[in-house]
Amino acid sequence: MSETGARADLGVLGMGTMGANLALNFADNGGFTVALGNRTVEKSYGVRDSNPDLAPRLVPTDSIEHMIQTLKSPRVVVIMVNAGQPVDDQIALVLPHLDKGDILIDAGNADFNDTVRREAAVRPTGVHFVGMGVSGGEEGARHGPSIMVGGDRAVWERLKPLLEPISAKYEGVPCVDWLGEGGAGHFVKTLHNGIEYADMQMIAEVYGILRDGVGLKAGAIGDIFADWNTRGLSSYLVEITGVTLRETDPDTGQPMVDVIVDEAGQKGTGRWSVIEAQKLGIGATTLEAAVSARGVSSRRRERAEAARVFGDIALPGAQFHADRDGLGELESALECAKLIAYAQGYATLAEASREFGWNLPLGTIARIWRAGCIIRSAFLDDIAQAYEAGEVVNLLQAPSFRDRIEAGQANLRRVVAKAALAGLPVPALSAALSYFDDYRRARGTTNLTQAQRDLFGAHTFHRLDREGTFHHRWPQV
Ligand SMILES: NC(=O)C1=CN([C@@H]2O[C@H](COP(=O)(O)OP(=O)(O)OC[C@H]3O[C@@H](n4cnc5c(N)ncnc54)[C@H](OP(=O)(O)O)[C@@H]3O)[C@@H](O)[C@H]2O)C=CC1
Ligand SMILES: O=C(CO)[C@H](O)[C@H](O)COP(=O)(O)O
Repeated sequence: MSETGARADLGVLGMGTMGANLALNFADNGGFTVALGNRTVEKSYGVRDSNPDLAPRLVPTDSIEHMIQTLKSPRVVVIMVNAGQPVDDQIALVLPHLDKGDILIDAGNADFNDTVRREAAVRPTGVHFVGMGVSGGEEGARHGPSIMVGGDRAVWERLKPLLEPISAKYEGVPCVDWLGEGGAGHFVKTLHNGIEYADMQMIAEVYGILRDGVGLKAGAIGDIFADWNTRGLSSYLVEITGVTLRETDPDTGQPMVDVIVDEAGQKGTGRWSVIEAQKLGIGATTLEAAVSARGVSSRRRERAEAARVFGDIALPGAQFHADRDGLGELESALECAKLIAYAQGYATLAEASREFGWNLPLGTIARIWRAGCIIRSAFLDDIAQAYEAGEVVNLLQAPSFRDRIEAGQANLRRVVAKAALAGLPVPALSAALSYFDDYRRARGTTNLTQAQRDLFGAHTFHRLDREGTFHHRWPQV
């Protein structure tokens, strides 16, 4: 119970970065009384004690039983702990104390297959299990995240009054919505992160070109990104690129990025995106390139050895020139590649929607990503409009996108070619270009693949000139 003796409106289980800030957001922007729970119990008291203004609406609890007793019925419990086993453990601890009609939400990142399994396991109890994606990092969780809700639609109607006040707002419209049954919310959040990976990787590749190809210092590159953030590339990720590159390490006086080890962490969402895209037969090649690049980055010692073995073997004299025009070329190339990455992410969402019968509202997804989340950008408004204007086969073919791709593709081509000649790695930018070239080719080359498969495995093929399935008696090899 709160200091005033009132029962709590909901409980948040997990007082890490996201859970603590989400709880404060519920208390602050929602005006809700929130029960706080955590494996390490002291953290719940710490959250209350370090927020005296909100303390009357924050109720630290010492155990699951204590949290349950504190909550109004029907109860709402939000789990916000690390993905995987910790979520299963929390569900196992809380579920026996909940009653029919209570709502149990997993608000962390989750593999949607786990969400589907958990929902099926919880359903017989009459408790409603909801998989819900939350994006926006620490700041977003505290002041307004983008929220992607799955589970039963009727449960969403009950959750709306809790979630709308705490969500980000874009021109006054809450960035939260119900996206589909079952694991739809977590699937969409996963793809949000997959796109985030691709976007970040492309930015890092352009940073690499400017650092290693052009020879600019971090601060100067930060200024370039800050400038780009005023135009078509305007987005949170480009903005923070400028901020991080201009930051100085107080200990050494060097640019902060220059003292950070070049090994990227990853918690799973990028990998899950790529696995699901592959299962659905969608070529999310820029997302794949981004996940792989993080993997390669983590093999730092091996890379150092390879650098010693191979040295600088770029073509002699090949340099990446980027004068004023060259910078414009890079800006345009990054914008074009980013459009392709988003198109791949959306193609994965569209296919999942068909496969799982979700009827995902693709325009709404773009709308709730316009504020609060990590990939928020002006450009998402264009995606929302493209979906609202009519049926979209693939974003690359939507009229507004087609024009932008046509305008940028030559620059992307030049940047990828120059980077390749200069020995600068651009896995995501080149993946974007190759995908585009593959996608726009009416007559591809897998006719040869089919012939080979038929030769060695009698896998059969279709013919251009007649209907049916055929096997050819190829010469013995
Ligand atoms: N950080 C971010 O920017 C974002 C994170 N997320 C997702 O939100 C979730 C939480 O992330 P975040 O707050 O950053 O993580 P933190 O590492 O800051 O906090 C982890 C929380 O999980 C609890 N926990 C970990 N393992 C267990 C366990 N085995 N049993 C019980 N509790 C456990 C911790 O408890 P204790 O204090 O006792 O260790 C702590 O409360 C994750 O799914 C993450 O992917 C989603 C969007 C953005
Ligand atoms: O969900 C998020 C942002 O949207 C989290 O910040 C997540 O941790 C990012 O993924 P990773 O840690 O794998 O880079």
